[in-house]
Amino acid sequence: MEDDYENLEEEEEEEEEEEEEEEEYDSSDKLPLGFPSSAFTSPLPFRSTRLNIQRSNVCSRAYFVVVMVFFHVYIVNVIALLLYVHYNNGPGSLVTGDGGSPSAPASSSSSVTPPPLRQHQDQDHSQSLSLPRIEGIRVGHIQQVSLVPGKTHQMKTLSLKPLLFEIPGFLSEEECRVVVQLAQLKGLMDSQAAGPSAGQESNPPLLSLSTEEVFSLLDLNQDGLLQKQEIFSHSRSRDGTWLSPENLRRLLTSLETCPTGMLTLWDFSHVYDVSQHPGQQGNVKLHSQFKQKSKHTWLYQGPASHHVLQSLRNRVTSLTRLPSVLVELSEPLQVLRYENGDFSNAHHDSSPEHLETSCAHTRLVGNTSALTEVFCRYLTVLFYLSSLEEGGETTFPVADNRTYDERDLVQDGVDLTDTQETCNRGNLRMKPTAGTALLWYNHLSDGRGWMGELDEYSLHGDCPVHGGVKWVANSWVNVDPDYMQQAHYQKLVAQRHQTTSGMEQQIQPLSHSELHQDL
Ligand SMILES: O=C(O)CCC(=O)C(=O)O
Ligand SMILES: [Fe+2]
Repeated sequence: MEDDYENLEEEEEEEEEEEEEEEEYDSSDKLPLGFPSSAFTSPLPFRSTRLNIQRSNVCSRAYFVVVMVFFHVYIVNVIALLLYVHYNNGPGSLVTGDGGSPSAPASSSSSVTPPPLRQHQDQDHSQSLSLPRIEGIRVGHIQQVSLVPGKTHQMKTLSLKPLLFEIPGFLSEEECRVVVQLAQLKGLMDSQAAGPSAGQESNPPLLSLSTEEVFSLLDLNQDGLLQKQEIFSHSRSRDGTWLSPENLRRLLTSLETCPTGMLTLWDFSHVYDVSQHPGQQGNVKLHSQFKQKSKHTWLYQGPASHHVLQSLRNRVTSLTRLPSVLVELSEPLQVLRYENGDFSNAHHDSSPEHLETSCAHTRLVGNTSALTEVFCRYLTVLFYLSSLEEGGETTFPVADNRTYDERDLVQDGVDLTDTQETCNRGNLRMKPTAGTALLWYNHLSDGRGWMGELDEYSLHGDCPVHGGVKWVANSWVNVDPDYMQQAHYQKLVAQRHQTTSGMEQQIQPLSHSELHQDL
């Protein structure tokens, strides 16, 4: 054993001597064979140079392998990220599903293509018809989109809540002029819900309703109880004849304190202020019943319509990357004209989904027992057809707010939905510039590729026009939040198309424009 210890000690001494020799060798600045020269070029003092040698000795091969593995993983990650960005935010020419080709001539994409529904009807909708969504990335992000052959447009993210984009030069000056002239030729009518503008006498009430009658009207399913969604379904109705903000606040506060989460007629009659009923103004100022003052008309965009209108619809398909059939079966183009002092209070273009409501565009296959028919508009593309120096901005009062609460819209006498009073307080305002388009999503995604809940942040309005005439057009894409309902509707349209295709060419397929009651 002692011998062993002695041997060990001797060996250690020898090793130390060798190391000292190495150190001397190193200090002579000559490179031993087999070591990379970089390990010896360190300007560090003697001691640290020696440490480099030891590390290189121990790690060189393993270190190299590890570095190479990390390097490859990094490269693969970068490539995957680039592919992801390309396919999700790529140019508008990347159309998924059965989307129409942007470069296709208007006439070729004008016929309604039956959607691939039959074979997928009983499957999860994520596997068949799905709704692509443009990524916003971040506010200020600019992406190139290809909408017409030989030209690219820039699309800028204006907000993430709602997902809102601006596309300058979407229409040429000439196209703006054509759309305005077509609207004039068709004739414009007063927009619904045209309320009294500031200083004007309000219309006398058509009916005076008792509290019981109001309760019964709000109680959509007639179960004798008011649920939260029943109250919300009327709170921002565009006709402005349901609940004032004050009554809405009272009802919601009462609901919160109510253990069942529902209001009985007794609860209701204690909080509902009949003096705040529209038309029963009393001494209380009505803040935000929906008011709008403008004129509008509808322009059909299908086969045999003006080529500018067809081209605009094709561009909307390319921009949104939605299946072309969805765009083709949507509402016609709505053109609006605002004169001096005209405006529109903040509103949502679409509606929340409820059991008691059904979408107007799928009414043919809809729930016949639904009491209320609502517009289901997945997204809005708004075209500015004229420029204004002052006033007439489109305002998004709560865009990119941290939180959204309906009750926060009306505070201390300030009603953010009242564009006549509070336009300059909106979070985001867009000045009308002829040719620019705005695109925003009125609904969130359901996470499975279909339309989800109403995006409350999509609240928007039109500030009063001061001088000049404002012309805009709305291109809405209608989608039923009930996937099967939308699928049935499209199947029905496709069947009609098949039965009529053997007949005279002049007979057009059934489309939403033929169903639209405003036409
Ligand atoms: O005119 C605007 O700027 C907005 C119009 C609008 O929101 C609408 O017509 O629904
Ligand atoms: Fe709107």
